Amino acid sequence: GEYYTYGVKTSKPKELDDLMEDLDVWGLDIFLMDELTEHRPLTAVAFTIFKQRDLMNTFSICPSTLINYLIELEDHYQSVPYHCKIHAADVTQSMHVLLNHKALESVFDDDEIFAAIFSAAIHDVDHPGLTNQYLISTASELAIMYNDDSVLENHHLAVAFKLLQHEKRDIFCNIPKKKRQLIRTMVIDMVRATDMSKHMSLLAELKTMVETKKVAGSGIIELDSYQDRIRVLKNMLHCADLSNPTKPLDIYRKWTDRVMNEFFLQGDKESSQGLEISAMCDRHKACIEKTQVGFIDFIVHPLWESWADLVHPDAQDILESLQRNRDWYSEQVENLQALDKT
Ligand SMILES: COc1ccc(-c2ccn(C[C@@H](O)CN3CCOCC3)n2)cc1OC1CCCC1
Repeated sequence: GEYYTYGVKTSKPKELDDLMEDLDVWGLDIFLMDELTEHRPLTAVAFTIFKQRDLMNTFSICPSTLINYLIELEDHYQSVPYHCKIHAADVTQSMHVLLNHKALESVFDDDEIFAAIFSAAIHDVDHPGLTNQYLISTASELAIMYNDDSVLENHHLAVAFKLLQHEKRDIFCNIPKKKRQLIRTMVIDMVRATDMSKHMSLLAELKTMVETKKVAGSGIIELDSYQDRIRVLKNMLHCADLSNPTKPLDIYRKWTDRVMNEFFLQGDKESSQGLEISAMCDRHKACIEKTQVGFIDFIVHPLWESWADLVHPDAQDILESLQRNRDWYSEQVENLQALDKT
């Protein structure tokens, strides 16, 4: 029929088969996924992960209902440079890989795995390419709606759950009411935790978990309360959301171009509205390489270092990739400084 094995059409079935071999590999080329799926990377990635993890059988989800929901969800990602459907597909695939860490083997149950993959898929839906701070300082409709509190994160959740309210798209329809409520609670907790204003407290919680980590003989982590389990899942999604600098350099650099593009477009808006241009949003003043080194040193590395401690030794290669990329951007800064001296 029209839909191919991965829930989407493709004119290059062989290449897509080959690419899907890397679905559980850190560094899968998600931009190639966007091309091979004719710009349905989120539907293809999420559908295939649901299939691989047998979630449609576990939760009695009919494949066409899942496809209908994923296509509608994907169509509600705006065509902004960074927070678009390719980012959602990237974070979903990254989450799928993190869930496969040896140290987390058989730690999470089906409800938690379903909630984690679903959260990644929906976590930025209908993102306008503007920051919470911008929406708040311009008294936008969204800021009024959510009283300046995690404005975007609350909006992404509301949009995602609203799309379920159609019988052809309700992937939760065969899940018992109590379980549906538990999954909804976990999804809300995880997506709200992607708000950068929560970063420092989330990292502090992760560090405490590392210090008090209980490990079975096998190296598998023991998590015996909802609070501990959701803490790990919230940090996992936050790590996946801030994983660009840990990916292969060519992929990371494409994300840097996109995020700077999105920030500069916001800066252009602020400038045309006579507002003060936000940090890192001024295309005439930003130093892209220097801000990436700062982003890694102050945000990304501290987070991934703690994550790597928690799941030691499973994330060592990810940490090494981050270090190499930090060194590359730092060299670019030195080269640019040398240029200034000529
Ligand atoms: C490749 O570079 C970046 C990649 C990602 C990010 C980045 C920042 C915050 N986030 C996470 C939010 O998007 C959280 N969202 C918000 C809206 O609600 C949902 C959850 N991601 C920043 C990056 O670079 C910085 C920006 C300029 C230099 C440093």
